[in-house]
Amino acid sequence: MATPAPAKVAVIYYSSTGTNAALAKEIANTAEQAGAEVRLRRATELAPPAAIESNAAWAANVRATADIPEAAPEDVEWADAVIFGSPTRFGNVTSQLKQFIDQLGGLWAEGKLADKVYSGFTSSATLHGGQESTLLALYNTVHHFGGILVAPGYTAASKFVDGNPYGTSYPLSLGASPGPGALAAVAHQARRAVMAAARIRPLPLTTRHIKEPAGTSAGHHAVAGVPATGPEEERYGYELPAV
Ligand SMILES: Cc1cc2nc3c(=O)[nH]c(=O)nc-3n(C[C@H](O)[C@H](O)[C@H](O)COP(=O)(O)O)c2cc1C
Repeated sequence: MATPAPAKVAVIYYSSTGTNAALAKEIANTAEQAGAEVRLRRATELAPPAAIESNAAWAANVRATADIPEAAPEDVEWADAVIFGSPTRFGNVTSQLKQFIDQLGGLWAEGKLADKVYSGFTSSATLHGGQESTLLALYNTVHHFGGILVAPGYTAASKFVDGNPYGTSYPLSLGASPGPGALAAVAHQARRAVMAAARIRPLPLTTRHIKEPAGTSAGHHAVAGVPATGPEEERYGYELPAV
């Protein structure tokens, strides 16, 4: 039997002061050790260089991670599993990561974001500072993608240490850098995403263009102002095998 191709994992994160960068690197290293092909990518900075330079920690992180390529939509298209990371800001995903995600509309319209594994991680200043709301806000988007959400749950001992079944989260109140507990939790999340991607990939879930009867999406077209394409409307959808 031919050896299956390795699962492709994209780790796409934003980090101002290095916490999420450290978590992202641990995920990337662990996924690689688990046999995956990995792309570690950072979301583009939106602030002007002067603002970054005026914050020593931010400037140091930008310099330390300058060799990590910026994320591009193609990285998501390429991946079987996408693991997103973002600091918690006001209980939500950072605008920097969201700016990247909002560039994925074209791939979404083609059905190319569906059927991939997605998972997320975050950090915050305080223990109850909104990590779970950040991850749940991130996961709203995964539902729109038609993605397969693989949260860690309490599937390893490390999850009873970081205590967050929604994804790995690290509160800076525990110390400036993620310690062994957070690194173990994030490594478990990486292995779980690789395992899920490897299992899901062979399933015949690939989206294809199919013809649907006229009027099937009339409501959608009316709302979106998109003209119907003819008597049959060509949209992405599934040709599921008989079970
Ligand atoms: C604008 C802003 C909003 C923030 N909002 C929160 C928050 O709601 N809860 C919290 O605990 N920390 C909050 N923080 C702290 C960040 O979560 C913390 O600095 C971040 O996790 C560090 O991640 P990084 O080192 O990867 O940039 C906020 C920070 C900024 C700059």
